[in-house]
Amino acid sequence: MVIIEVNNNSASAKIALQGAHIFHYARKGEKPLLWLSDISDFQDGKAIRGGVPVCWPSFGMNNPNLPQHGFARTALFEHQSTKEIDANTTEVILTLSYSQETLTLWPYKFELELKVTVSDKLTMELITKNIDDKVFKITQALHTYFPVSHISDAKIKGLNNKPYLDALTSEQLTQSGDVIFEEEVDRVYQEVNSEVLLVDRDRTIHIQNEGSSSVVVWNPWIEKGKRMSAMRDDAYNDFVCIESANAFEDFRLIEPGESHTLKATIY
Ligand SMILES: O=P(O)(O)OC[C@H]1O[C@H](O)[C@H](O)[C@@H](O)[C@@H]1O
Repeated sequence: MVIIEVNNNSASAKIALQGAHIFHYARKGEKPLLWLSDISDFQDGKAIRGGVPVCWPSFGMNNPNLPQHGFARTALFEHQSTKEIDANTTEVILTLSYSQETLTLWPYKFELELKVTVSDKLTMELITKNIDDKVFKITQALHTYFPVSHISDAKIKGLNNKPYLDALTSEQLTQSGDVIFEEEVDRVYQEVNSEVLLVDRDRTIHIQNEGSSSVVVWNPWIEKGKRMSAMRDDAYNDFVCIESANAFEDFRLIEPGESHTLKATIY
């Protein structure tokens, strides 16, 4: 698998061309900000378990005609450029264009770009351009896996009073207080227009999204954790996914010639 490595004065990162998949990011002298399964496959055609899978042009099974989370996370992107903005900042641009294969799965001409900026923050901009002559609909996510010291120590702040879809029961509910983890959690928070914080025992991670009002919070817990591919049975203790999304009712319609940017900044 082809991997791009970034190393500057403020941070390091590793990005696989397959899926434009960032699977490592750490500020100098600090623990990684992304979780990666220690038994993840780095095999062509299989999504890496951890880091930031790019779910596109469908989140989950939002488009039932596509594979779960769409096709981008296992597609081979092209490396357009790596630019040293300054000694602390590196910008990497990866792109994916329509092909005969994608047109068979999803009949639209598109250009997809992931712009990754590695500095004391990790910034990801997922830009969808419609180069077809008909409108298309996307749902998507930057499906970030964050490491936690232990799942029982993790708290998510910034979602209090937000409506959410409980994907396990299909109920529409309202969050009360911080999100904590005592069972399987698979929720699509809506109307999220401000920062979300992952508060752990010894650090707080900030997640800021633009072009998105949905945030997916997921931890598979014990039973689903055992069924997940490419992770250990007890790995659910070690991570939480907080996904910067355009999911379900937060889908985007993109007109011919138009584009949409989903941006997530984490630090
Ligand atoms: O196993 P994957 O296809 O990578 O999906 C992993 C998870 O992604 C999202 O968070 C969904 O909300 C979950 O329902 C799903 O289990």
